[in-house]
Amino acid sequence: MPRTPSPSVVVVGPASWNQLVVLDRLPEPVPHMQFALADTSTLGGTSAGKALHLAGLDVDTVLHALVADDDPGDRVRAALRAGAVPVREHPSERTERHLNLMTEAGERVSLYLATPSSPDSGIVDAIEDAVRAAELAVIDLSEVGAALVERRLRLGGETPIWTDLHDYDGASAFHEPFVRTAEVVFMNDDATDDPWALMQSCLDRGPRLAVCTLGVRGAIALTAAGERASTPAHPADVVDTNGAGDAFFAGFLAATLRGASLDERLDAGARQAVVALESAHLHPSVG
Ligand SMILES: Nc1ncnc2c1ncn2[C@@H]1O[C@H](COP(=O)(O)OP(=O)(O)OP(=O)(O)O)[C@@H](O)[C@H]1O
Ligand SMILES: O=C(O)C[C@@H](O)[C@H](O)C(=O)CO
Repeated sequence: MPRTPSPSVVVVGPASWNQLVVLDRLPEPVPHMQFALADTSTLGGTSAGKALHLAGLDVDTVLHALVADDDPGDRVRAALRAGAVPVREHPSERTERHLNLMTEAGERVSLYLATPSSPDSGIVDAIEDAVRAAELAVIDLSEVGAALVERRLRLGGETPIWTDLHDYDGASAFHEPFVRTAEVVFMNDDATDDPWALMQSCLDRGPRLAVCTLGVRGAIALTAAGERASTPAHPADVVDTNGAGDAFFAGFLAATLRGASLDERLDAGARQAVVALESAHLHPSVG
């Protein structure tokens, strides 16, 4: 039976090559040595994670990312190909690389070893055109994402924008244009004791829906009309927590495109998070 085409989604932001080192505890900031429990190299980057899960859910998705013509770039390309993610690459002098110090409980220190070169205006123009042509755009925190949301604030535009503020503290200047541009904002509760207040402070600046993931405690959502909803986490045999937030985002977005209710969308997010949690990679298709 022919599949109904899903709306076209553009995802803009980081795709990186990451080295993950698993430790029994995060290192104290004093000179010492520690033995690693495990280490591995794999595809990283929050936009790569979202695009992999959206593609896995049959959402018509194109990832726009800055990837260099270097060895990490080749690895990123190969991993995205394995995940069947359509990619529009934009040139960079370096491919993004992170060193992730992890514990088995999912704590993470992320050291940025390389970041992409600054996108020139031609790159921003090309991605802006793609955003305008899409039915929905996910713009992740990144230099190119910041250029896009600043243009959007100045020039306007119709395509609904979703963004992921990660461990937003409610005040960072870098996040501000993302909050003000987005229709839907995601975040986690790493930097707040009051996620409802954090979500409300975002909604006060424009979005119509805020979602906050709470790790093993599940996730909550608040609409601009004041509706509250929540979901527990689904049971998971956790292998690696990287990318759980991206998977949740993709599950929630795919359910939104199907016209699901808010409770169903939260449940779909929690269900999709398990796919990332039970994989050593952002998505099982990569490994
Ligand atoms: N240990 C766990 N067991 C079951 N589900 C979990 C666990 N950790 C996370 N989840 C699920 O994944 C979702 C997202 O997790 P979390 O809030 O940690 O995202 P995040 O901090 O954005 O993650 P990341 O940055 O690693 O992608 C949660 O809402 C929950 O549904
Ligand atoms: O912040 C990091 O270094 C980890 C990310 O690259 C990770 O792969 C990710 O963002 C997935 O959500």
